[in-house]
Amino acid sequence: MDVTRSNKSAAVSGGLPTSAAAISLAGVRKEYPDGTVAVDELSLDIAAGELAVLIGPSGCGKSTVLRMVNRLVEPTAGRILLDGEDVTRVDPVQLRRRIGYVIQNVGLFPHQTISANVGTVPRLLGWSRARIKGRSDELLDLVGLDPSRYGPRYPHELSGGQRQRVGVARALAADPVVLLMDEPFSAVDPIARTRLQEEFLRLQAEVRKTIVLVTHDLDEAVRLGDRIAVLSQGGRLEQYAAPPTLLGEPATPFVREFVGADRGIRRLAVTPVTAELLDPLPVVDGDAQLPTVTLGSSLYDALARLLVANADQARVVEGDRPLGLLTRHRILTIDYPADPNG
Ligand SMILES: Nc1ncnc2c1ncn2[C@@H]1O[C@H](COP(=O)(O)OP(=O)(O)OP(=O)(O)O)[C@@H](O)[C@H]1O
Repeated sequence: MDVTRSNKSAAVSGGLPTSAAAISLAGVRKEYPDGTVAVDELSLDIAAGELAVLIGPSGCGKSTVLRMVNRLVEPTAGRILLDGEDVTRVDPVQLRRRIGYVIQNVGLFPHQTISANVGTVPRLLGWSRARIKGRSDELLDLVGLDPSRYGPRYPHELSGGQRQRVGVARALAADPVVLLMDEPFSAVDPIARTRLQEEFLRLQAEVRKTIVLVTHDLDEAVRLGDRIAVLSQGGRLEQYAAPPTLLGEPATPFVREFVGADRGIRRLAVTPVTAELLDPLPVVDGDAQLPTVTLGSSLYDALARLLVANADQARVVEGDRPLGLLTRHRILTIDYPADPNG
């Protein structure tokens, strides 16, 4: 767990030209024809370039929310706006070309090469062959797959994690303004999943899309989300907040139970080492044995360092410059904002 909010917000956009749209859901409700209310009175604002996570128990309407954004499902009431434009007024086919959609197990076309899979939407948009090839190579590179090696292969010749990356590359191909991701990493084993999540954060720092990601996995939500929406049965929004707030100040008993007893550990993972937490260095900084921690890394990583080194304090540095000492005691007694639910 080495990714803190401060790393993420410091990410700079660069490389590919990119575009992103704000999403606004206002009073959205979905009642299926059999009377099931999947989503009720849901209002959420997601800023352009922000990654919002939807999380909650099975059947609480997460996938329905995603599918209403790209009009695979029509809302019964309420409005969904992309950069202020009501999605129900946009032709669904046009709309879906502006919205990337990544699902579990990806759904790559088995009889098409990886390059052809990535080029699906650009082909539909009538791009020239050369432009499609260039874009496909660029995106495969971006998701960490060598285009000359993997481009000519077929999906069954790739690992599950590699296929998942192709799914992300394909969703980004026509530079969509929004990326919808429904449990994109859940089909891969935990180690590959952690690596994919890290790569995905790097990718997002580069492309800065507006992303709505559905997951069951709270650690994934905390690690990836700028903000997390916790939904309960019937698609009711319990809380929508940045991870440290969600973990530190659960707004309802439901959220409190959902984030669980180990939220203290999770909070360490989203709290950076800052200068205020440090004790001064001794005048003679002779103890080169102490473990070193970089300013801005997570308290979780700092504690892990201390435990591995069996040390009570670490030297905190910024670049080469030593700044102070961080003690184990300070990490364990960190003063979070008051929790209204005790
Ligand atoms: N086409 C449909 N007709 C009737 N009910 C449906 C339909 N699609 C989904 N539902 C119901 O709507 C509710 C929300 O389903 P949805 O798939 O959005 O939940 P979810 O939170 O994504 O679930 P999971 O985490 O299990 O994927 C569930 O009760 C589901 O059974």
